[in-house]
Order: sequence, then C-alpha cells, then structure tokens
Amino acid sequence: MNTDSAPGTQHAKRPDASAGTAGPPALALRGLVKRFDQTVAVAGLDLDVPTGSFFGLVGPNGAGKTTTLSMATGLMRPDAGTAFVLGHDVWSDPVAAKRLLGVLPDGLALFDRLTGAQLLEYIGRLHSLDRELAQQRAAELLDVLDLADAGDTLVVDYSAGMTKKIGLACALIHGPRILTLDEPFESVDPVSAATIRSILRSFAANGGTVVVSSHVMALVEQLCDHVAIIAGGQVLSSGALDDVRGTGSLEDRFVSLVGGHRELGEGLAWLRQSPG
Ligand SMILES: Nc1ncnc2c1ncn2[C@@H]1O[C@H](COP(=O)(O)OP(=O)(O)OP(=O)(O)O)[C@@H](O)[C@H]1O
Repeated sequence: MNTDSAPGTQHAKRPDASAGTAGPPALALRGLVKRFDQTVAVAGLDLDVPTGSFFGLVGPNGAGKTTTLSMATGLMRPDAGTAFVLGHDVWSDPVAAKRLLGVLPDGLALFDRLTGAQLLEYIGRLHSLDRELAQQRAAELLDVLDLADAGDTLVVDYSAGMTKKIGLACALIHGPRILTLDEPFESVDPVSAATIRSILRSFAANGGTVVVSSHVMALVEQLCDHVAIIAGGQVLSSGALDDVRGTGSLEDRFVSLVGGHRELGEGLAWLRQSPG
C-alpha cells in the first residue's frame, strides 16, 4: 500500500500487535518530532516498517533521515512521539527494544583505541555474549567483511570504508532482528559494497528486517522492497517500492515529490574559464 500523506498529518497510535497474524511492525514511528532551536528536523513523522522488509529511507540533504533513525533506535530522545521496535517502546522498554536492534549510525563513534578484534569482542560482551562466543563471532565477522588481516590493527588506523565495515560488524554481533543502517555504503569501495550488500540480503532473506538510508536511488531500487520518501521531516510517500515509484523510476518519483534541481543560469560566472 502506498501511503502518500499530506504534510502536517499526525497520528499517535500504538502499533496493533493483534492485527492479522503478522504481529507488530519491525519499526512503528508515531508522531515523532525533533527541533534544534529554530530548526524543525522531524515534524510529526509516522512510519511503519513491515517485519521482514528491506526498507529504504530516501530524502534530500537535511530531510531528517538521520534524526528519524536516531530517534527510532533510542539514540536521540524525541521532543514528541514514540518509536516501537517489534511492539516495544524504545524509551519505556529500552532493554527489550535495543536487544532486537543492530544500529550503524552516521558518524559512528567507536572505541577506536581497541583493535578490530578487541572492539567486536567488547561489543559482543556488552550484549551479554560469553567470551568464547564473542570471540568466535568476531573472527567470523572479520573474515566475512574482509577485515581478517586488520583484526589486530587499532580501529583508529582504519580507513573510512574499513571503519564503516567494523561498525556494521558491531551492529551484527549480537544477532539482532532489525538492522538500521545510516548511509552504509558511503566511503565503501565497490568490492566491499558488494560484500555488504550480500550480507544484508542474506540477513533479510533469513527473516531479518533491514532499514537503510541512502541518497543513491539506484541502490535503493536494487536492494529494497519497501521505501519511504522523506522531506521536511515528514513522510511524503511510503509503501512497497513498486507502489511508491509507480510506472517511472524512484528518482522520477523523488523529484516529483521533492522538487527538481535549480538551473545554474548566470550564477558562478567567475568559475568560467576565459579562453586562452
Ligand atoms: N545536532 C543538531 N543540531 C542542530 N541541527 C541539527 C542537528 N542534527 C540535525 N540538525 C538539522 O536538522 C535537519 C535534519 O538533519 P538530518 O541530519 O536528520 O537530515 P538528513 O536527511 O539525514 O540529511 P543528510 O542526507 O544531509 O545526511 C537539518 O536541517 C540539520 O541541519
């Protein structure tokens, strides 16, 4: 179902766990609001992410994607509204909600004076894995993400792409049911991107829910079965990918909802090279 919504529409309903047999959505966001001084980053946002979906969050710069994901995963407290993870309120029942979540935030701060292997073991232990299991999963994740050779290197010395991959490994180590990833392919080389894509596809194929934010429409169309277009801190359209994009491309739909780019016209004349 494509749920185009008028800006300003707000609801404050709990996700209905008894509706149908499918249970509550993986993520249910209800009336989320966040302001930073005069800036309204998220303006009464409602969104359901179906369990088992591969969900893409797209929107222009400053649309409120990162702020929304931060509130949805308990990293940032909303000014108003609620976020439910498989029916658990992120703020009133954080332990249950966070156990189900694996989160790769934008601009992730890691304990980067640890080696990759130490960091993963530490994160695993924070999630109550015993030492042996944490070490075993750490080694497997390092291997699958082509970081095995960097397992004994301090994370502070990792490249941007390696840091993204170790962040993904941290999000996966406790075996979450829902992965939320803010720009997971940014700074990642094509080979590593293919590795990440195959991990995410396999996670979703095995019943997990994946939520990614991305600016790359082609990637979202390739990976996701559901999508939401966000602008101005609100959902302009959401639903199954085919319903949202209709007969055109996702980019066409995005541009028609959000607006096209401005022609340069006579601007930046000083950048034009004079011949000779
Ligand atoms: N910590 C903050 N302090 C002040 N303003 C903020 C803060 N975080 C976000 N904003 C503002 O809130 C709005 C939404 O930002 P947000 O980062 O959520 O958008 P986004 O869709 O993730 O953008 P991008 O695609 O550029 O990463 C922007 O106007 C941004 O400047």
